[in-house]
Amino acid sequence: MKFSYVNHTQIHFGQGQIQAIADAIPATSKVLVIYGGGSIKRNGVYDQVVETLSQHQWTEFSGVEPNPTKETMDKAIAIIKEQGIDFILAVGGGSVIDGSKFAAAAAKYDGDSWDIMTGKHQVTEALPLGCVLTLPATGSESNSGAVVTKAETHDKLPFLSPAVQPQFAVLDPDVMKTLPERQLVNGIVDAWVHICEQYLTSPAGAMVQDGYAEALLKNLRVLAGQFDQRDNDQWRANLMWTANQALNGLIGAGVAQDWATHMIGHELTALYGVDHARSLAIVQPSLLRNQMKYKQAKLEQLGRNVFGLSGDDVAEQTIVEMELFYHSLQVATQLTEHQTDKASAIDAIIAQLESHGMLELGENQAITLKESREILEMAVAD
Ligand SMILES: NC(=O)c1ccc[n+]([C@@H]2O[C@H](COP(=O)([O-])OP(=O)(O)OC[C@H]3O[C@@H](n4cnc5c(N)ncnc54)[C@H](O)[C@@H]3O)[C@@H](O)[C@H]2O)c1
Repeated sequence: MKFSYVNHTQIHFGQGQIQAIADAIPATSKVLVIYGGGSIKRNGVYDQVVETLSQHQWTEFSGVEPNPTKETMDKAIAIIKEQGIDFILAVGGGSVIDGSKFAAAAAKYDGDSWDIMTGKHQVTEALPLGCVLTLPATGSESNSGAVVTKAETHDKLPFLSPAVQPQFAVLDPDVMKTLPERQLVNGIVDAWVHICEQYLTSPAGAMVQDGYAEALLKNLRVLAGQFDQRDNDQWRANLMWTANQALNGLIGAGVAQDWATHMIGHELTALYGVDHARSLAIVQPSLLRNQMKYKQAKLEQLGRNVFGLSGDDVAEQTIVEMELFYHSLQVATQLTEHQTDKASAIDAIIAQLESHGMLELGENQAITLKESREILEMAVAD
C-alpha cells in the first residue's frame, strides 16, 4: 500500500454553523454566492447566508439545475470574469457544488469551459471555493471531483483537480429539514455506492480503509432501517457525516477503485433523466454479477461484516441483500422507466460510452463495451 493523503477542506459541522462563513471567507473578497432553484429561500438558509455575509461584498447567481450544465454555468463564469469575483460560495447539493467547482476552474481559463471536461484543459488553478451543503449525498463538499453535463449533446462527464477542493464546508444538519424524502433516499444510496466503488475491488488487506468503509456501510443500513426517524436531529447528523466521509478520499487512499457503476450510471442520467443515485442502483447489482470473478472476495467480506451473512454463496447473497436494501427504500434496480424499448436504450447507452472513451472501465479495466452491454442486458427491463 502506498499513498499520499490530505484533505484540506475545513469542516464546520453542526447546527448554527452557517455563521462560520463570516470568518472563513476573507473579508476583502468579492464573493459570488451560487445556488439552485430556490429551496434555500424557502428553508431560511439563504437568509442565514445573507446575514452572515453582511460585512462582505457579494453578489449572487441562481438557477443551477440538478446535474449542472455547462450552458448554465457559462453564465456564472461570465459574471465572475466581468465583475472580478475572487471567491465562490456554493450553497446547495452536489449539483450546485459541482457546478461551482467547474465555474471556479473555468474562471482561470480563457478557452471554452467544456475543455475542462474533455481533458483538453488540465485544471491546475481555480478561484477559491467554500460551500454550505444542503443535501448530504455526494461528498462533493470536501473532495476534488465534479460532474458536469453538456445539455446540447447529453454528455455527462467528471473531472478531478485538487485546485477545486473546497476550502471549507458547512454541514448543518438543520438544512435537511426541507429535503423531500426522495432526496434523503438518494443520499443514502449515493453514499452507499460511493463506499462500494472504493471497497468492492481487489483485497488489499487495508484494515483501516476496509474497517472504516464497513462502519460507514453499517451506518447507512441502520439509517435506512430507521427511516421513520428522519425528523430526528441525530438521524440527520449521522447521515450528513456518513455521506461526507464516504467520499472524502480517506477510504480510497492506497486501494484500487472501481467507478464503473458511476460511468455507466452517468449515461442513464444524461439520456433518460434518471436521478444520479437511482442510476447507480440500477447498474450496480448487474455489474457486480458480471464482474464476480474480480469481486467475489470483497463481496464475501462485505456480506460477512456488514450483512452478517455466512454459509455458501455469500457473494451472490450479498448482492441480493444489496438489492433488498435498495428495494426497502423504494429504489428500483432495473431501468424500467424513461426508455421506450430495451434494445434501443442499450444501443444508445453503449454509443454514449463509446463516444466518451469509456472503453475499459473498472479497477481491472475489464469492463469493455462488451461487458457494459452484458451489464445493461441484465439491468434494463424488457
Ligand atoms: N463531486 C462528486 O464527488 C460527486 C459525487 C457523486 C455525484 N455527484 C453529482 O452530484 C449531482 C447530484 O447531487 P445531489 O445528489 O446532491 O443532488 P442535487 O444537488 O442535484 O439536488 C437534488 C434536488 O434537491 C434539491 N435540494 C437540495 N437541497 C435541498 C434542501 N435542503 N431542501 C429542499 N430541496 C433541496 C435541489 O434543488 C434539487 O432539486 C449529480 O450531478 C452527480 O453526478 C458528484
